[in-house]
Formats: sequence, structure tokens, C-alpha cells
Amino acid sequence: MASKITFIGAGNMASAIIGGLIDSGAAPSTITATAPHEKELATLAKRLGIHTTTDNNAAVADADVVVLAVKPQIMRSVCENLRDSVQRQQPLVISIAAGLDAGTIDRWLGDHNAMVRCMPNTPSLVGYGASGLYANAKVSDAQRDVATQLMEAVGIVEWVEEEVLLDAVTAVSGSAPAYFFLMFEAMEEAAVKLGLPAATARRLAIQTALGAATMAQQSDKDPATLKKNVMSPGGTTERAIAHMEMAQLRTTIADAMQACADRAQAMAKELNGD
Ligand SMILES: NC(=O)C1=CN([C@@H]2O[C@H](COP(=O)(O)OP(=O)(O)OC[C@H]3O[C@@H](n4cnc5c(N)ncnc54)[C@H](O)[C@@H]3O)[C@@H](O)[C@H]2O)C=CC1
Ligand SMILES: O=C(O)[C@@H]1CCC=N1
Repeated sequence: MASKITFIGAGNMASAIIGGLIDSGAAPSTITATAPHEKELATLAKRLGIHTTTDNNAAVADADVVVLAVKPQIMRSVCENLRDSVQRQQPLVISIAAGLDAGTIDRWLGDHNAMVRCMPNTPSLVGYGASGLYANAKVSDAQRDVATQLMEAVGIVEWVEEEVLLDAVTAVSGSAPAYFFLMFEAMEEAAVKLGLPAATARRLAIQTALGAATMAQQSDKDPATLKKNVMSPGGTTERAIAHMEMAQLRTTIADAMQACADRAQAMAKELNGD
């Protein structure tokens, strides 16, 4: 994609997207990232060959797309400081912050901006990202396409037409890599108790997740059927799954995802006010 893209913030999520973009063929010279300290930027510039600067306003001055990738708690001060540059340049603004309404960010940036809210996830770094996107009324079809192309460079994209649904996206994909990492931790610990070396257990668990995900993605069978196909009657898997069901694993997952979405709502209330 030829657009000039500026990332305000160069942390975990921004560097995951930038790394994925470059791997997918984006020219490093079209990408700029900012952060308050040279040290963080120098590492990124060296690793990825992109432009970097500690001056947010300079980075926005010739950008077609500005990705806001700072923590939600500092978004207001960052946006208010960028207001004049954004109003002058009129880029497509994409916020990846959890729990901050497009309308609030638009207001902090001086109103009338073309705003996309995006909920990405860190597997964007390896091209397996999953992003939910929402556009405000100022976003043109061409800008929607730009946002789609940007995030499809690092994974899959799903648009939602109601902004509140981004909280559900946060629960099912934004935060969800951590759920699977927890599963890997737990499986490794349990396998070590069963006698396997930790490294062997980790390798087997991760490969199994990769295999299961790939099968689920490629198969025309639903996950329940794929699960049933592993469960020989009276066999080992049946016993393991029965234990998980008895321990209310589904309820735990539903409650955790509800807590995640609730937290996004609460952050919105805490941070969106005047
Ligand atoms: N980490 C994740 O898995 C996900 C994070 N997000 C969202 O992405 C955003 C960033 O999160 P992370 O990358 O995890 O945080 P992080 O703490 O790794 O990165 C924040 C970046 O902002 C920079 N920064 C701080 N003050 C700044 C300023 N005044 N101007 C420019 N840059 C400044 C920091 O130096 C750092 O590079 C958050 O809003 C979060 O809600 C969304 C989806 C997933
Ligand atoms: O935990 C968080 O708040 C961010 C948003 C989604 C993933 N990480």
C-alpha cells in the first residue's frame, strides 16, 4: 500500500502491526513511528528500517493515515496536542485503543475527522492477526478500503456496523491471544507433572494448537464435530472433555469474556468524559 502511515506510539501493538506490514511487502520508507524516547525508537528503526521521531506533530504533517497506538489513559493529552496538525492534514485516523469511543477521540482531535476504530491483536506480528473495525460517518469508501488493506496485511479483518460490538471483538480476539497463552502455560505445567520435560511439553502443546486451529479453519465441519471426531467412545479424550465440562470450563470462558467486555465499557466511562 502506497499511503504514508504514521504510528503514534511504538509499543507492543504498533510494532506488531509494523513488523507484519513490512513482512507483507510494505516499504519501510512509507512508515513512521513515534514515542517519547529515542532509545525505544532506535531499536525499532534499526530492526525495521522505518522512520522514527519523538515529534508527534512532525510525524503527522505528511501522513495519509495516522494510527493512534498509545495507552488509552494518555490518549487525550496525545490527541489534544495533535489537534492542529490533524485538522490541517486531515488524514484517516485509526485508533487501536481499547475502550475509547471514536466520537471522543474525534472530539479531542477537534471534530469532523474520518475515524476508524480498530481492535487488533498481537499475532499481527506473524501475519495471523484478527482485527475488528468500525468507521464513523466521515470515513469514505476509499478510506474503508485503506483501513481494510492495512489490517489485512497483518491478518483477517471483520467490520462491525455498531461501535459497541468492538467490546465483543476485544473479548473474542483483541485480548484472546492471552487466553491461549494461559492454556499453553497450564498444559505445560500439567505435562511436566505427568513426567515430560518442559520443552517437549511446550513444543507438543503449541504444535497441537496450531494443528487444531488450522484444521478448524480449513474444515467444513464445525468445532463440535471436530471435537467429537477426537473422542473415541470410552476413550481418553472423552474423559478429559468430561472433566472440563464438569469443571464448568464453558462458563469460565463466558464469564471471562463478559468481564473483558465490561472492562472495555468501564474504561470508556472512565476515559470518555470531559
Ligand atoms: N497489546 C495488545 O495486545 C493490544 C493493545 N491494544 C491497544 O493498543 C494500544 C497500545 O497498547 P500496547 O502497544 O500494548 O502498549 P505499549 O505500552 O506497549 O505501547 C505504548 C507506546 O506509546 C508510546 N508513548 C507513550 N507516550 C507517548 C506520547 N506522548 N507520544 C507518542 N508515543 C507515546 C510508548 O513509548 C510506547 O511505545 C492501547 O491503547 C491498547 O488498548 C489493542 C489491541 C491489543
Ligand atoms: O489488555 C488490554 O487492555 C489491551 C486491549 C486488548 C488487548 N490488550
